[in-house]
Formats: sequence, C-alpha cells, structure tokens
Amino acid sequence: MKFVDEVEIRAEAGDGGSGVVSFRREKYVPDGGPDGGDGGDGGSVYLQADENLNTLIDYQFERFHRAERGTNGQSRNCTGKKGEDLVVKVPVGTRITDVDTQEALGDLTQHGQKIVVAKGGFHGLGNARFKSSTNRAPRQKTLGTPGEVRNLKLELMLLADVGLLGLPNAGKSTFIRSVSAAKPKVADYPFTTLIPNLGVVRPEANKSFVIADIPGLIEGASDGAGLGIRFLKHLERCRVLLHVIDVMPVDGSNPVDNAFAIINELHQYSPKLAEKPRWLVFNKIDLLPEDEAQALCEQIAQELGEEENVYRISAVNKLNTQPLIHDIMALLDSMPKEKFEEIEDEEVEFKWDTYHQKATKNDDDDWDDWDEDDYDVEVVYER
Ligand SMILES: Nc1nc2c(ncn2[C@@H]2O[C@H](COP(=O)(O)OP(=O)(O)OP(=O)(O)O)[C@@H](O)[C@H]2O)c(=O)[nH]1
Repeated sequence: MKFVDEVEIRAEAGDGGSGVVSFRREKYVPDGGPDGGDGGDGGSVYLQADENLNTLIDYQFERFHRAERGTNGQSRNCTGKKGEDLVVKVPVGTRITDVDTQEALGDLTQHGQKIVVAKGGFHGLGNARFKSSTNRAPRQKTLGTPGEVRNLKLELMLLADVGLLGLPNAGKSTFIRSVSAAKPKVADYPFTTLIPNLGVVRPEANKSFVIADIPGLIEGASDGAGLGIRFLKHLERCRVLLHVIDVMPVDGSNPVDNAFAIINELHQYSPKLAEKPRWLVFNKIDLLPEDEAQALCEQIAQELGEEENVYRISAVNKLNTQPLIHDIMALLDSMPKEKFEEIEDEEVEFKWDTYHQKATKNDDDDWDDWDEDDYDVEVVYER
C-alpha cells in the first residue's frame, strides 16, 4: 500500500556567461594584445535529501527553481563569475523522474545525498584564447551554452503520522478537509473501492504531517477482507490517534456509549493501535452554547477516564482546529522519526486446484507443440 506525495517542479540551471572580445589599450603600448576573458559557468540545480522534511507539500507552492547564470568575461583577462548553484532540499525517500523523457534520475535515500538535476551552462571563451602566431589580434569569442532545463516529477512514499478514529458521521472527513493543505494520491488499491481519506497538514512552512482516516474500523473490517488489514498495517505505524466524538449525534445516541464502542473495537481490532497515544476531539461544539458544550465535554471525558489531551472543536467552522494541529506537530516533533519501509502486501495464495487434461498425450508427443487449448485450466485462489 502506498500513499504517494507527488509534485512537479521545474529546474532551470544558469546559462554560461559569454567570452568577450577586448584588446589591451595603454598609453605607450600601441598594439596591446587581446585580453578578453572567458565567461563564468552557469550554476547547476541540485536536489538534496534532508531528514528534517517529511512531505513535498512546500513544492506545490513553489514550482520554479532557478540557479544563477554565469557572468560574461571582461577585458584585462578577467573571467566572469560562476553562477551560484541552487540546492533544493527534499525529504529522504524522494524519487526523481524527468517528466518529458520519463528517465529515472534517482532516489535520494540518505540524509545529505545530493544529485544534479539540471547542469549549468558551460562558459564561453574570450578572444585572448584565440591568439596564435598567425593571428595576433583575434576577434573571435564564443557564447556561453544554455543551462539545462528539466521538468521533474518528485514522488515520496508517505507514512500516516496521525490516524483518525470515530463513528461514521462524527465529522472525520470534514476535519481532514478543514485542516489539510493538500491531498496526497492513494495508489495501489486493487481490491477495493474503499479509499482512505488522507490529508497533508502544514502548520507552518517546512513542517507538515499526514493525517489518515481509518475507514471501516466499525463495519466489519476485522474480518480481514480487502483493504482492512493492509490499511491497518500501515496505520499501525502512525504515532498518535485522534478519536473524533460527535457531541450531538443526530440519532440521539449517547456520545459516551459511542466512544466506548470505538475503544472496544479498537482493542479487539488491533492491540498495537490501541497502545498509541489517543487524544479526544469533541466535534460539532457549534451546535451547543459554549458553556453547555464545555460542561458536556468535560463530563464525557471524565466518564471515559480521559482528562488530558482533550480538545473541543467545530470542524465545519474551523473553530479551535489550529491549536490542535499545533499541538500535534509539537508532539510529532518530540518523537523519534520512523523510517519508511514499504509494508509487504498480504500474500495471495494461488492454489492450482484442478488441472484437467482434456486430450491424452503420449510421452513422446512433442511438448513444444503444447497448446493451452488442449487443457482445461482452472485457477482457484484463496485468501
Ligand atoms: N454542525 C456541525 N456539523 C458538522 C461538523 N463537522 C461535520 N459536520 C457534519 O457532520 C456530517 C458528517 O460529517 P463527515 O465529515 O462526513 O463525517 P465522517 O466521520 O467522515 O463520516 P463517514 O465518512 O461516514 O465516516 C456532515 O453532514 C458534516 O457537515 C461540525 O463541526 N459542526
């Protein structure tokens, strides 16, 4: 299972500076020779892995990355200045592909690893370079070459940092929509149409985390069918759970009973997930006057035996959501980072159950003439 963060950027290296034509002119030196200097090389664009980043989201807002061009040469044999390189930081695990040629340029798998994605142009030559015994006053020079320009696709496998729990209708999707800055792509879902809701939350520039709904926790996913187990394996690596509780369920049910139902299900479903830090998020507090909402949430939290890390929000109105996401970011920053390793897909066992031979073949038949129509092959696979 993969959550893929994907962005396209454009990397433009600097052009090389051109060489110049110039001659030495000094008093009392009548025929000063050529002194036109070379240009400077253009700067290149590099991508470098940085373990402090964990999504590519910043590059959705910042697509163009240009390195400096080299300056032209000058008289008195002065060489132009080399254009400054540009180093673009990306998270460890980023895969880079050239969009136009589909060429894979590489994977950045270690902190600090750096690759050049657009090479700076080469400098042009000044006329001093063309001086020879036969041509003492050359008027030749060359131009700098253009810097490389590439459209790049950056892809990153994401881990969900935060898992959302809650009954249907508690407001999980609304919450993800209201706090997220982008939606990563969900790839690889061959067996299901049940797509988890995902969002990248970006409390400030260069800081982000991934939040994921836990779909089907209640509706029988514990039988292990399809997505349930695979998704759960992925989520077992999230670092905090948010338990979203509807303070005013439309069906008139009791929020405490509802919360206990989720907690029980969680323990049954995945003891590993049940051990994660779990914060209570009371949602839809806009439906009640403030003091009533506060009293009700305190009472429910008390009945659940959870006094710490309790939040009251209205996902629809984005009320109090900012302090919550800042606290999550602070918690995640304080925890050690998990490295991404792709979780192996559940094995599908192929069982060749029936293999009927229709035609009778003699041992001396030529097996190269094997024709699959001669056989009635049935494949049964069991999960
Ligand atoms: N008044 C109010 N309504 C809300 C709030 N948050 C969500 N809702 C409403 O509650 C309903 C359910 O919200 P969803 O976000 O779809 O809930 P969900 O938990 O994702 O539900 P499932 O997708 O069924 O799991 C929608 O009609 C929302 O508009 C809120 O803060 N205040």
